[in-house]
Amino acid sequence: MRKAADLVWEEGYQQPFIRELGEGTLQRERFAFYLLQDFRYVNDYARVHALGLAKATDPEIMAFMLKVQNGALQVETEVHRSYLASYGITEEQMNNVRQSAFARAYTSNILSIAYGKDILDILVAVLPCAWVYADYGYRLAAEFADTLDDNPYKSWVDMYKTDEFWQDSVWLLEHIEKLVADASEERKRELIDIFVTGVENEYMFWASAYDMQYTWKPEWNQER
Ligand SMILES: Cc1ncc(CN)c(N)n1
Repeated sequence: MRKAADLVWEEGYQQPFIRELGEGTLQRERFAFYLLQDFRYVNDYARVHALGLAKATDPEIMAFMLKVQNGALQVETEVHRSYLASYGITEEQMNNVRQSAFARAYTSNILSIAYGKDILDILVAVLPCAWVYADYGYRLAAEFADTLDDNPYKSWVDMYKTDEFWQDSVWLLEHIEKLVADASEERKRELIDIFVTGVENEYMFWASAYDMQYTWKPEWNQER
């Protein structure tokens, strides 16, 4: 699965948003755009886990879904709140943000999987969210270790480089591997497609935030 996504995974780490975040040179407006979209995303990400919990029969999977849901709502969004408050953005603005086309594409995709598909599809759909962030978080922390203390985005990197985020990916991988052991080749291909689409969506989420892009063409970008 990881191999199938390798090209976009590596390009994702090299894209301007991530490079400048690591260097600490990313324009605040771009980061705020990203955080506002991501605040909304993380709420829906918690909803996906709630739906996963409702569909799971294995108590271990249920407990994991509950844990991630709580972490998203209570820990992850605290970093968003703290940055956005320091930029003078109110809670009301955070709750009423206009969703970008790219954020909507990603969110709609994982929500439709959560509503319509099996628990295995849901686990695969959330894997890029956990794994890409943990991987980039670790790599950024290592690559920019010498300058991170002076980087305004240090708290963001610190959150995703944690062992806990990494362990969530390990947990997902182990459980997915067990569940796919007897799957047909066709089913495996379906799951790989869900995974690679997720990694592509992660890429576009950052790329569109870097361009502060709400919609496909700038001339369509009217107030709504
Ligand atoms: C778009 C996106 N993907 C993943 C994560 C990490 N939970 C996030 N905060 N935002």
